[in-house]
Amino acid sequence: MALRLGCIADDFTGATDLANNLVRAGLRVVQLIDVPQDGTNVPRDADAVVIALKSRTVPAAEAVDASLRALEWLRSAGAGQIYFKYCSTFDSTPAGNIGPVTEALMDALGTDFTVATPAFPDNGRTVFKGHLFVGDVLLGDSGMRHHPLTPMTDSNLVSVLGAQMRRPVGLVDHTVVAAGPDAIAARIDELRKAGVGAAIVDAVSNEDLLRLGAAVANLPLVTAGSGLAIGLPANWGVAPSPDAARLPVASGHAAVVAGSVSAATNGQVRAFLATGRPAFSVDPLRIAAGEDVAAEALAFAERQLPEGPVLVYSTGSPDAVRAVQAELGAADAGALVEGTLARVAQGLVERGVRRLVVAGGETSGAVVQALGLTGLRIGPQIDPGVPWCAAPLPYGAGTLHIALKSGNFGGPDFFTSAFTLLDEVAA
Ligand SMILES: Nc1ncnc2c1ncn2[C@@H]1O[C@H](COP(=O)(O)OP(=O)(O)OP(=O)(O)O)[C@@H](O)[C@H]1O
Ligand SMILES: O=C(O)[C@@H](O)C(=O)CO
Repeated sequence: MALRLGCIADDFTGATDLANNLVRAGLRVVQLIDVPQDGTNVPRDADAVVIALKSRTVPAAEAVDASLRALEWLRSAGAGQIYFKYCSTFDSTPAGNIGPVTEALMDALGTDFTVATPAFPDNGRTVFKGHLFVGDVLLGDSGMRHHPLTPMTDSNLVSVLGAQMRRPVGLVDHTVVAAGPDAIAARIDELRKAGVGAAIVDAVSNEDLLRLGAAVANLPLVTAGSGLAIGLPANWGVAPSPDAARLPVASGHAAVVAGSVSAATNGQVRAFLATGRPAFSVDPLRIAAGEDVAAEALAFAERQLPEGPVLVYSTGSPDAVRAVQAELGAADAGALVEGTLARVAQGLVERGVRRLVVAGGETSGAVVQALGLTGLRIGPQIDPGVPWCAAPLPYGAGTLHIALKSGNFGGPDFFTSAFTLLDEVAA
């Protein structure tokens, strides 16, 4: 089969989230870290390639440039349709990067229309009348209003995306989506004729996403969270398959590195601490004061690793994070913590960790780059949106099993249940 789908994800956890949904829907997926060097060949049997970028919070011009390079590579690999994946909580600022990247991809593809929906009902993200809900509350009332890099305070996605795009933004609302693919296609035609460039699409259930998937079969570009992925494979006659998620058996020490400060990660850290397992807290102010916090964390972990999973975390409450940001600035605090946690992850792998959970999209980007991983094989799902993956380590250091957990994904006991699942699938 030719390469059906070429995907550009704006962060690393989002990329594995998308790849996970595509794999579960039956596609054979290759996930690449960053735009590959010239000469990298896509395996002949891949149906989809997901390129993971770290472009969500960089300046818009850099995000556009990286996305266009990814697009060029995917098109030269023969991709039929392009999928731009962003966060299910639409993480962005008025300066971007969802709007500018969408428009740059539209221009490069020569298309005048695309859809936008972050809906991911399996994880409680639904869009109704253009408004995004996170669980039972509107986006602007959710924990996302405290996000350290992309605080989201407006739940109306038509206005959020409208502020980021030159082209007008419209809406395909739930009454149209409920009426099925033909009605959605007719509404798209209507919006297109009215000069609308992108439409937010309501979706409150997986059935809505399946209907939308059928309606966008002929669009050169779709933009979405990972949810829409479940609606596309049927366009190529592909059905869900349980076979796609096998990984080699895992071995080696287990660890968790958490740099997410999201509400779910805060709960997962608390649950891990409550088990009495070993955990090391990384204090950004001590890093800023020049203390070698990474070395301390590694010395602590080295002693504890033989006993089971060790957690190294910078996770803190919104108040604690605000205090750090007031002192260091949000971007500098983020970069300092990401750099330290990336060094910690490297050191953990050098000390025999081969099963690693990383929490946080930016954090995952920093860790995966520091470890020199170039591609991930997608394995079994731990919780919606988070699969175990396997990656060859550079210099023949064996296979690393790694799970990249989006900040707000996963159940409260994720930091222990992830390892239990790996044991179960090996048994
Ligand atoms: N204690 C802290 N104080 C200030 N900033 C922090 C602290 N801990 C982590 N950070 C920074 O906050 C940012 C968290 O972003 P990250 O993407 O890793 O997590 P997230 O936003 O919860 O996850 P996702 O993007 O998957 O939803 C990172 O840049 C991280 O370095
Ligand atoms: O869509 C999501 O919520 C996640 O895949 C993600 O991108 C968080 O970083």
